Amino acid sequence: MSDIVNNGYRSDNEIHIQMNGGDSMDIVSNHDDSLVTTAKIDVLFVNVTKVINVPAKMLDPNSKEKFIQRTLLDRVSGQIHSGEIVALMGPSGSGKTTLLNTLAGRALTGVSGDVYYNGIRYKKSMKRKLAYVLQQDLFFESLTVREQLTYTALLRLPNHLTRAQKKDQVEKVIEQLRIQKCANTPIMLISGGEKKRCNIGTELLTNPSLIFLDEPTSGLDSTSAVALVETLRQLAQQGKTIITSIHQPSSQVFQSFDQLILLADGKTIYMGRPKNSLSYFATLGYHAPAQYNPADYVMDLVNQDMAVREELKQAYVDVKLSKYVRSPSMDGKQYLLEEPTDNDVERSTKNKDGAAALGLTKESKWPINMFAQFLVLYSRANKLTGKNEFTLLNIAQALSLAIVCGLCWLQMPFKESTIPDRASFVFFLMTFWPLQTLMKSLMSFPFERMIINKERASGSFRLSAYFLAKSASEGPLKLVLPTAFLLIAFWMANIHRSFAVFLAFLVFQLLAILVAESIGLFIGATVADIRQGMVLATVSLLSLLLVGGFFVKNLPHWLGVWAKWLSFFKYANDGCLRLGFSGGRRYECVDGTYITGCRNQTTFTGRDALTYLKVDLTIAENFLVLAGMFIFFRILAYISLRFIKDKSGRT
Ligand SMILES: Nc1ncnc2c1ncn2[C@@H]1O[C@H](COP(=O)(O)OP(=O)(O)OP(=O)(O)O)[C@@H](O)[C@H]1O
Repeated sequence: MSDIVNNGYRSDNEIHIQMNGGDSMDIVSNHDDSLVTTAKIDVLFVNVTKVINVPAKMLDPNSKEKFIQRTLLDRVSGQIHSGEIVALMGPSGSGKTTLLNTLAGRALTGVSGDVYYNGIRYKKSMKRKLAYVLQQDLFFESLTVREQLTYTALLRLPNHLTRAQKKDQVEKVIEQLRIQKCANTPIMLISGGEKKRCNIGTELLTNPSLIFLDEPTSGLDSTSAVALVETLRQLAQQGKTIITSIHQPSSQVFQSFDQLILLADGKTIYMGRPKNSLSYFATLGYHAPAQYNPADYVMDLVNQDMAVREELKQAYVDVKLSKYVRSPSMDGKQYLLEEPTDNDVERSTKNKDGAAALGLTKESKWPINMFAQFLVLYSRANKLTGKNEFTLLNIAQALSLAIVCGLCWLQMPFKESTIPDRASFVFFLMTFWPLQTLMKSLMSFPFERMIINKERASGSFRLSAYFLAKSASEGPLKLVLPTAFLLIAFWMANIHRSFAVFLAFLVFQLLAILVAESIGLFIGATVADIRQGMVLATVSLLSLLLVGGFFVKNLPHWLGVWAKWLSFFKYANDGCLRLGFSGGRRYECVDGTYITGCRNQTTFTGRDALTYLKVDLTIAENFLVLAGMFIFFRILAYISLRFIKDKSGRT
């Protein structure tokens, strides 16, 4: 038992007892067994093939066809036992990631063949036993390592664990991956190796049994790579099954794998112990020079000319079927691991213990309920927005611009001559913040979306919980700086003497910002390419400004009669103009340039100014339309996020 207490994982015996013994089972169930036991998973895959339809023009610009079929994996078979680390190697584009995805039950379109975990075909309920460490370390980088792990633990560990237990698990993972030193450092400041550990740590929190890693050592120096593989080895020793693609391992790393699957053009060309690979290729007549890193030699071999590659592909099939034996001593088959036979499949599918070890229960689809998801995501979004919004730079920008603005429109007298300046103040206010917010949300959202997709791929939370939390938390925080801005500029410019009007002004400014943010989110969620998004945003924003009648006072009738109603700038602007000229104040006439009545009277009312400025709707109407637009674009953004697939197009 001390073992469990010390490192959080049970020994093999205890797992066995847990599966078969009555009393021990009770003992285990009193504990939080999902975190302390590692269900052992053997993976068996038979004739895994993946064919996709590629737009013909992608392969041959002159093709008359619409699509051409491309085989990314061709009858790949193998067996991986729990506690093993298996390396997938092969030239770039050989299908490593595709195989990894297929074995992990991801991107299954066009896949045929069978994959079994302990004799059971992949089911969604197995998701929580698996972890997938993506090649890219995708995080909200302003969070610290500990924050990142804590939020993930709160989201992904099941409801029945207390907050303290979840935090405990975070500390265990930090210790296990030896990232204590950088635990409180923002992720953007930690090294590549630490980032990779943090990435792996995020996936280890749920104590998965089967871990897939896509090129975990890429970008790491050899010492960090060795250290990382050492960590993987320790995980494997706990009974976890580890499958990793890898590009150019050092000799030491290469030798440390239990199994090597070498692919070329989606076909297996070697499957066996890494240490036997050179002997195998020697039986085919390819001898590695002495002192050569075997991994480099193997990769050089498959990267050689096409003829050699074709020969190696064919040789694997022939050797496997014993059709290729140069001499008894040169029989390559002895170096290959057996591919699973029908008997193996049958044995594994009939093994009830294997299925029981998977511990699949009828758990709910989500680890925690929607409200709990909302609360965690709300807290995370709050923290992120706080960190991203309240930077010294942003605060300095808001305050200095407010002062410049206040100085430019300084203490405008309530006179006829200030009507255009009052209108331009409102215009500036109602365009600057919304434009800035829209561009920011447009730029940041596609990246955020990648992180959310990654988190959701592991079944962490509902999209609706994320979206509600994001909307609820970001709204108020994003409004703090514009409020500070208005607080300074409004009074310096002498827009109105009433505090109530100031507050109403603020509401319009904030609503305009929220509408703009929603449009930014909508474009960001709809358009895959950020450059297209920028073009779309620029065109739509400038069009909305133009048709809003801010620059062209006499729009062609056929255009002006309807298009101006689309412009959210117009509603924000008109609402604020009405507020600015509200109240019973009388303004001083100057020369009647703007107010015709001023040619024969000395004062005029706010209503006269509004007539001159052609303000259409009432304050309440402008408010309602803006609020409606906010809701409309938020819903559109959600729908886009939900239904428009990320077109990164990976297999
Ligand atoms: N959606 C897709 N459309 C067209 N081709 C695709 C698509 N997805 C993957 N491929 C192709 O499938 C092949 C295998 O891709 P995969 O990512 O599995 O290779 P890999 O061995 O992991 O490569 P790398 O080492 O460069 O990451 C590549 O040639 C890739 O271009």
